[in-house]
Amino acid sequence: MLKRVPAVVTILLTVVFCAVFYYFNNEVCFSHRKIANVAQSTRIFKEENKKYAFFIGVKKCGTTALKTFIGLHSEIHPIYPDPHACDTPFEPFNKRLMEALTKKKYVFVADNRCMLNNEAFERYQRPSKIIVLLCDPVRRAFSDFKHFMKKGYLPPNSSFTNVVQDALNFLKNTSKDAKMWENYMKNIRQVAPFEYSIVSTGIYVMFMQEFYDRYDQQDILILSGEELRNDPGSSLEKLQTFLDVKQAITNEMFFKNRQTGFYCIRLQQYPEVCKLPRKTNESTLSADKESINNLKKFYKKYNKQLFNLTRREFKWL
Ligand SMILES: Nc1ncnc2c1ncn2[C@@H]1O[C@H](COP(=O)(O)OS(=O)(=O)O)[C@@H](OP(=O)(O)O)[C@H]1O
Repeated sequence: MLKRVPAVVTILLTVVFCAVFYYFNNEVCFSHRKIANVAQSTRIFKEENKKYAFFIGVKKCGTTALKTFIGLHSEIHPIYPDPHACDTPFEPFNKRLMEALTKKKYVFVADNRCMLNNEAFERYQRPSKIIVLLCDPVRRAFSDFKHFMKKGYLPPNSSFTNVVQDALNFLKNTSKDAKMWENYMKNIRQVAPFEYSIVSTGIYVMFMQEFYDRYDQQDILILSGEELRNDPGSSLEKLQTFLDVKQAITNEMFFKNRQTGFYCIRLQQYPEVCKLPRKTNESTLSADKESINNLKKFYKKYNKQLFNLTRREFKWL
């Protein structure tokens, strides 16, 4: 038995050595590399006067349209495809950001999942500006439902009525307990069936409060999805003023596509090309009046809180 002691000690020492080696190579070395990269990006931002803006959505409020329009600006480089900055580890996103910064003065990062995970971009170089696009949460919910159906995230026989009813029951119950509510809002994907986010994403105040706590109010621009849809020239003017770039995308460049009913942009080099995806045919899906009214009632309280927080009224109620 005693003869085996040195062997056991050797094994133990080996395990400890490997654990320490692994820790230093992965954790410590990784975080040193990360600090070095953040330092490098800080230098680029300061010395070369580069900036980046983070566009956090909201999903189904017109994020694709806004990104397409501003992406045509000569001083702005949008990162395509969306980098999923708030879902991916630090390194890949930071690398893409650094590459993008060498191209133009301003980098535009869009990721509407950050709305649900607002702590995530604290990991990166702090964005100079944050852009939020909000829209009527009831219309947004129906648009999101259609999106879930199109992608096959819900069984084919699902109805808006049932999804809304289940989500509202869950949300109303959960909101009775402050801790459970906070937990749900922080872990929307894990805590309940993901389709409940069709309704909960519209509780904008829950997400916006976090941004207002972390960022200077003057660095946050809130745009309206309704304005973007009906008068994109005005939204783009506000955005370019906020980003402090020249007014290159102007009202005269927009035209309504007769087929889709949506605005597109007319460029000198492509006179009649619409830059946006075509509207898909989802006319078989409908939203019943009762669900619409229930959603309106549910959002009323949260919309008021949002208007107080942002000191801005939207005509959604
Ligand atoms: N110019 C223009 N062209 C096309 N679509 C426009 C435009 N302006 C606003 N919208 C509205 O954008 C809605 C889709 O929103 P998103 O792009 O945020 O959706 S997504 O999150 O990328 O899936 C889309 O909603 P649905 O019509 O329900 O699909 C439109 O209402």
